[in-house]
Amino acid sequence: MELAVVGAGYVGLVTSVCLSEIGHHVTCIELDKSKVDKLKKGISPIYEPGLTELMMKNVNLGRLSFTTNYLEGFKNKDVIYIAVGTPENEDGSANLSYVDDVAKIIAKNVKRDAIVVTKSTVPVGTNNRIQTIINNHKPSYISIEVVSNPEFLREGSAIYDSFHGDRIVIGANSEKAAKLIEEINKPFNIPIYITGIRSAEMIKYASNAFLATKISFINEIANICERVDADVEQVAYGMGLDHRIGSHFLNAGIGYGGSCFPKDTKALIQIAGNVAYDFELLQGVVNVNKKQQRILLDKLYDRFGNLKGKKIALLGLAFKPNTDDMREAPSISISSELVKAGAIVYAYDPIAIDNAKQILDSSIHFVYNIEQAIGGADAALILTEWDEIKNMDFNLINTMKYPLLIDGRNCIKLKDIKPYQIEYHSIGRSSVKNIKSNNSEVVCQVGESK
Ligand SMILES: NC(=O)C1=CN([C@@H]2O[C@H](COP(=O)(O)OP(=O)(O)OC[C@H]3O[C@@H](n4cnc5c(N)ncnc54)[C@H](O)[C@@H]3O)[C@@H](O)[C@H]2O)C=CC1
Ligand SMILES: O=C(O)[C@H]1O[C@H](OP(=O)(O)OP(=O)(O)OC[C@H]2O[C@@H](n3ccc(=O)[nH]c3=O)[C@H](O)[C@@H]2O)[C@H](O)[C@@H](O)[C@@H]1O
Repeated sequence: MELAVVGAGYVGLVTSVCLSEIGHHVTCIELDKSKVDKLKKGISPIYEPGLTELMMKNVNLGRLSFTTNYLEGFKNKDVIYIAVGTPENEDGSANLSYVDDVAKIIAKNVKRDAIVVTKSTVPVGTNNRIQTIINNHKPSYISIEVVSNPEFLREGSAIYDSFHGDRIVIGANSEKAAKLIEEINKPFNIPIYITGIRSAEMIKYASNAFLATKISFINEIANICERVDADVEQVAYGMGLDHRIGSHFLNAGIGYGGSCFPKDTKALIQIAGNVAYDFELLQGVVNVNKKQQRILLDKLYDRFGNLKGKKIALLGLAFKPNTDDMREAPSISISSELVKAGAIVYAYDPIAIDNAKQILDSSIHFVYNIEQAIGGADAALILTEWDEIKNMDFNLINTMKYPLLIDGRNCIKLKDIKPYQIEYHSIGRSSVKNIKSNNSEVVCQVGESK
């Protein structure tokens, strides 16, 4: 089928590439000329494993192209996807200005009947609003129907998720429109669930809110585990054996970040508030997450009292591994607090370093390997569990001024760290203190560990 996708961000670009991979002809339209220039040269503006290769394959097969021109992009298209951002307003609600703009642009530039599919995450009622905007601006002889098709991919595994997702949700007002979108998606071979438009919009927010709830829940359990000498990994594993609970999204750490959980949880609280419903549980999830992002700082203050002049190494800056995305990454609040406290901050990330430089404090020393980050440091904090970081050579710890490693992602196994001269803390697990004192005695304390 002939498809257009508006927006070449994490969702728009991945959607364009994957829809072309299953045989459709896709034109991806992006406002930002510098992104389109890169894409035309075969360079992806985002880091996403496997994306560039699949993109180039489909460009070379003549199934995928990029433009900044709407008239060209919409020409002869049966379906137009909206994949622009819906960032957070100051009050936590979703900013719909980009979506509204695209609705008007579609109405003014289409030359034939089409289906408009909303991939962007939008509050309940927004697809109706898009339909109204389009109806008010399109020529009367053209017919356009809006369909909701929320996206569930994760950054860092977006291509894999697009081909192995658990479900595709299609919310439509007419059976004809629903069937057309179902037809487009059939080659993905993923279960398709057709619903009403409002339910589809709600499924997206409820899913993200539920996953965020699991994370805040296990983080609180981890905090209690630390106090009662239990091990959160063992607890999460034991909980996850119950299929009603499930083992996913029970990794304790420094809280969720990213472009979606933080904004979508707050937007759902607003959606509830708009109908005079106080979503107390979700507000708790948001509050716990905010507190959890501070937990490594609390551990540092407990250890040093004062951080002035201490050299602190940050290992990993992106909000999760395998992405260059820094949006709402815990590293933002943690580094800012460290700088305020007078610490000398060294930061390393294998991929997100350039994006990090744009947004983190300019006094931070950005370095290009783990060695440079931790050499001479008073403490090192693991903020993102990149493979390179969790598999680091622990002998490097010897180059630190004091061998204090605080793992905010529980990504190092306690048994692997035990043989080293180190003081190691993590989240909801026992600490390892294995430091040679001056008279060469080894102090080794390991609690209930695996
Ligand atoms: N990032 C993710 O992993 C996921 C995001 N979503 C949702 O998908 C939507 C998009 O998110 P991202 O891709 O992360 O955003 P993004 O910010 O990475 O990309 C949005 C792109 O749209 C472009 N754009 C804005 N207005 C435009 C216009 N009028 N014409 C053409 N292009 C325009 C921007 O320049 C930008 O490149 C959001 O609603 C988000 O909540 C849903 C699932 C996963
Ligand atoms: O709407 C969205 O944008 C997307 O949001 C999340 O995807 P994403 O934010 O890319 O990444 P996740 O793997 O979900 O991780 C989000 C955050 O939670 C944290 N997390 C995740 C899992 C866990 O057990 N513990 C935990 O702290 C991660 O470190 C990360 O900071 C959802 O998983 C996707 O289904 C959804 O499409």
